[in-house]
Formats: sequence, C-alpha cells, structure tokens
Amino acid sequence: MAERLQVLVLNEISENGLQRLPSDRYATGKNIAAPDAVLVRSADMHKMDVPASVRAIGRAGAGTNNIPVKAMSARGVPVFNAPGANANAVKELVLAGMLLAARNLSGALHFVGGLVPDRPDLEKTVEGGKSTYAGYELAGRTLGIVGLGKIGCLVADAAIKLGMNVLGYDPDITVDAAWSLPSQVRKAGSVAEVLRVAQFVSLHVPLVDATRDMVNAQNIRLMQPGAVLLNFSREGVVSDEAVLTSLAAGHLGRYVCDFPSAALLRNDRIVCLPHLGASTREAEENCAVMVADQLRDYLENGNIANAVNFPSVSMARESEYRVAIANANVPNMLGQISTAMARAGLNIHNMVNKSRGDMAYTLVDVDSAVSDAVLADIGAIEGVLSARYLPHLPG
Ligand SMILES: NC(=O)C1=CN([C@@H]2O[C@H](COP(=O)(O)OP(=O)(O)OC[C@H]3O[C@@H](n4cnc5c(N)ncnc54)[C@H](O)[C@@H]3O)[C@@H](O)[C@H]2O)C=CC1
Ligand SMILES: O=C(O)C(=O)COP(=O)(O)O
Repeated sequence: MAERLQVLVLNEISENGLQRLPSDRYATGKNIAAPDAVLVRSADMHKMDVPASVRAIGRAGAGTNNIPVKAMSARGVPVFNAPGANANAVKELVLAGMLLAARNLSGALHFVGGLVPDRPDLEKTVEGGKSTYAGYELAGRTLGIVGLGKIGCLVADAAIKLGMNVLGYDPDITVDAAWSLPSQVRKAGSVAEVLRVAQFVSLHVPLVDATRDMVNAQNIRLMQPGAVLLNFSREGVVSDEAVLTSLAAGHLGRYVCDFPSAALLRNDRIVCLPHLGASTREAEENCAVMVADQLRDYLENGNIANAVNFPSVSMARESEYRVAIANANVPNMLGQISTAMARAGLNIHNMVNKSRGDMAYTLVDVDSAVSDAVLADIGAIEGVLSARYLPHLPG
C-alpha cells in the first residue's frame, strides 16, 4: 500500500466528514507527528508551531481568525473553510437570541428553576410572578444587520418572514448575496446608521483589523434606548467595556452574545451562550464534509475551492502527471517554471494559472513522469512557495 496521507485533527470533527478521507489513503487523528494537512474548528493555531510538512489547512466552519493565514500564505499553504455550511445553524440561534431578549426568557427560566415543586401555592406564585417577565413582540420592530454574507442574508430573510423591518450594511456585499436578499431589506450607508435606526442590531462580520471594536464606547451611544445588540460574530468585534457601561447607564437594553468573556458573566441583562452558533448536528456535518472534500481534492489533484488565501483553481485530469505550484504573483514565474520543465524534456499537456492578490497558483499537466530533481529545480525558483508532484492515483 502506498504511504497514507497524514491529517492532524485538532478538534472534534463530524465522523461523516472524516469518512470522506478513506482509510486506505488517509490516516487521521490527534497524534500525527508530520501531518500533510490539518483539520480544525476553533482551536487556536496561532499558539502552535505548524509543522513544515503541512500542505493545507481545512477549517470546518466559517471564521479563520484562529489560523495564522498570513504565515501560511508565505509558505504557500492554502487555508480552506466551509462558506455557508453552518449559516442556517447560526441564523436559528440568532432568532432564539432575539426571542430570549424580547421575552425575558433567561430571567423567566431562572424564576421557574427556583420554584419549589411541592408548595401548594405553586400556581399562584407562577401567575403572580409572570408579569415581571412580560416582553414585546418582534413583528414590526426593526432589525439592523452588519455583514450581509452567508449568515447575515439568512438572518435578514428570516426576520422579514417574522414581520420585522430589516436594514443591512455591508460595503463589500457579493452579487450573489445581494440577489439572495428579500427586496424589503433596506440598504444602510454605515454602521452608525444601523445603530441609530434599529431596535435589534446583529453583527455578522469576520474578526479582522477593520472590524475589531466595531461597536465601541463612541458609537454604542447612537443606539436606541432599550435596544438589543447581538454578537454571534466573534469576541473582539464588540467592546465588552462599552456594552457594560451602556447597560449600567440604562441605555442598551440587552446584549446577547456567543462569547462569554469573564467581564460578561453574571449580568442579568446579558445573555451569554457558550459559542453554540454552529453546534448543530447538521452544521457540524455540512462543514466537515465540505472541507474534507476540498482538502482531499487539493491533496490529490491540486484543485482549490474555497481557500481564503488562494484563488479558486480547478483543472480536469487529462494526463497522469501533474505539478501544482504556489508562487508569488510577480512577473516571469510561468516563464521560469516552463523553462525548468522544458530543460527536463517535459511536454506541457495542459496548464492553468490564476492569481489572487499577492498569491498565484499554477497547475501543469505533463505527458511523462516528473523527477524529484525537476521538482527541486522548480522549488528553487525565487518566488516559488511550494511545488508538489501529484501523479494520478488509481481509483
Ligand atoms: N457563533 C458561531 O458559532 C459562528 C460565528 N461565525 C462568525 O460569523 C462570521 C460571518 O460568517 P459568514 O456570514 O458565514 O461569513 P461571510 O464571509 O459569508 O460573510 C461575512 C460578511 O461580512 C462582510 N464584512 C466584512 N467586513 C465588514 C465591515 N467592516 N462592515 C460590514 N460588513 C463587513 C463581508 O463583506 C461579508 O459579506 C464568521 O467570520 C465568524 O466569525 C460563523 C459561523 C459560526
Ligand atoms: O464557523 C465558525 O466561524 C464558528 O465560529 C464555529 O465554530 P466551531 O466550529 O463551532 O468551533
């Protein structure tokens, strides 16, 4: 049996996903010394020395802020994620979050949890206590959404169906996302406009430098008195301090979030969930299957779909012999690569080259086997970040 590809698994990954990497070709597990690839969910990879053997990283989920993407790009290592595969799970929890806030559900559950079962006045206590938890309805209220990607669009659609008014802000919305939005969704021109207008504000952006402290001490004041802020994006997108100050001043009504930092605990106007957004059987399976398929196609065929740091590149196999090269997006790379191949007498059968920002990626199918020496020659070209030989595997 040929040597199996080694995949280091850093989190619990759905078995259905792991099964996409058949055991005759792949070894998967937590104790893999020289992995070819890494499968991860939220484990913090910034704290780890990513072994030099790693050729690809698969994030079974959406956010990649736990992965050193820049350092991986410099090594020519693509980081894959699973766009949209957990979006419905997050959407449903956002709906729950709005209801938790509007109907005082965490307080109400706490009240019922404290009732004494065999007290004769149980019913009277229930009926007497319930007015404390009276709330309001979502229909007719305005929801503002920042970030109209896979999750934000689903939240917008669900909120419209619940009878809410929706406005959204996303300066980089994709054409597909814009098409998927219900026509009733209004376009906002800034985060500030969303904060000013909405009674519920839900954030669905990635954590990057530009989104850190997106809701902060300055702009939280723009929110309507009693408004609800929902953060299912990431810790860091909202300033905890700004939230606590605003809640203490009686301005912000409630904060619902999926990231319970120490500062947010034990505050009855804050609903904290333990990062549950994507924790459904369906989402875990969707993410794992999608990212495992992408990893496998990359490791075996060099094809790239849904990498956050590489262009999408796919080429059908027309020959048995393929070379995959990641290189800096600078002049004359293709010339040097094809010269190295010609020097070795290799005939190029088919070729595709694409770039994205500083990164370029080339797949070359040739008519005969490629030696280690040719691969080393290509790898030694200045600007080449990685070069792999991918002969077609049977089956
Ligand atoms: N709580 C949980 O368990 C989960 C949390 N997430 C978080 O949600 C984030 C979004 O996920 P998806 O919707 O799947 O990603 P996505 O990539 O489909 O959408 C993100 C959207 O944010 C927009 N955006 C970026 N910067 C912005 C800015 N400064 N202002 C306004 N919009 C901006 C982008 O243009 C994009 O349309 C993830 O990056 C992750 O951090 C995702 C899944 C589960
Ligand atoms: O997909 C995301 O960005 C998430 O936050 C989900 O994280 P998880 O896979 O549940 O650890």
